[in-house]
Amino acid sequence: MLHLASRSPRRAELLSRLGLDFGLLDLDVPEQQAPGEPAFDYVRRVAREKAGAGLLKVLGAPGAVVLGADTEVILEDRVFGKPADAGEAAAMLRALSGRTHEVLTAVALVGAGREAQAASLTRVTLDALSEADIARYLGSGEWQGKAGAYAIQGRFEMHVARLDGSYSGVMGLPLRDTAGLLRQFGLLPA
Ligand SMILES: Cc1cn([C@H]2C[C@H](O)[C@@H](COP(=O)(O)OP(=O)(O)OP(=O)(O)O)O2)c(=O)[nH]c1=O
Repeated sequence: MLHLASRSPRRAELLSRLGLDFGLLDLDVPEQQAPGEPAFDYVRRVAREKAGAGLLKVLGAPGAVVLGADTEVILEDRVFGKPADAGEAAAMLRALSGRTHEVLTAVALVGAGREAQAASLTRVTLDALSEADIARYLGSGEWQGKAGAYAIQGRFEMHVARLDGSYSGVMGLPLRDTAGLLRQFGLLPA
């Protein structure tokens, strides 16, 4: 049985598009980048920790497989996770305005004695955002709980000039990479 270790409704919605049955595990894994830890290592580690924590919850169940994922927005050497408040969200949006950043999503699939990982990198270029654009977007509340303080699947897409990579990866679960992992575990036909 497949389980999704995530509180994100987007991840559940995306995973359901692959046509599999799965259960949901509610977990709270701390997300804290270690000093000097490269962004790529950090995102992969957190995805693995989410899946691993989920597996601990279902270890009794034979054949249990758990999927965890983590998404961060990377601007040069800065990593933007979920903003704590509107002030932090505004600062992230100002930094991202008119520039190209990367959205990195790592996915981990773990079962008893088995583990596989994938990572998806998408380059996103934003139009220049005015202070009025930012204020209006903050007022929508859509930034809450989103890495980099925006959700491409909502009204923010009007500011996206270019996307090179995986749209579902930006939303939190890259479907092509996820399907590849599920095939490795025999959960999707090869
Ligand atoms: C950039 C971007 C991020 N996001 C979301 C995806 C993730 O849910 C979130 C990043 O936070 P994550 O820590 O990756 O995930 P989460 O805390 O929401 O869920 P969980 O750990 O329980 O699985 O940002 C969007 O929905 N749209 C976007 O355009």
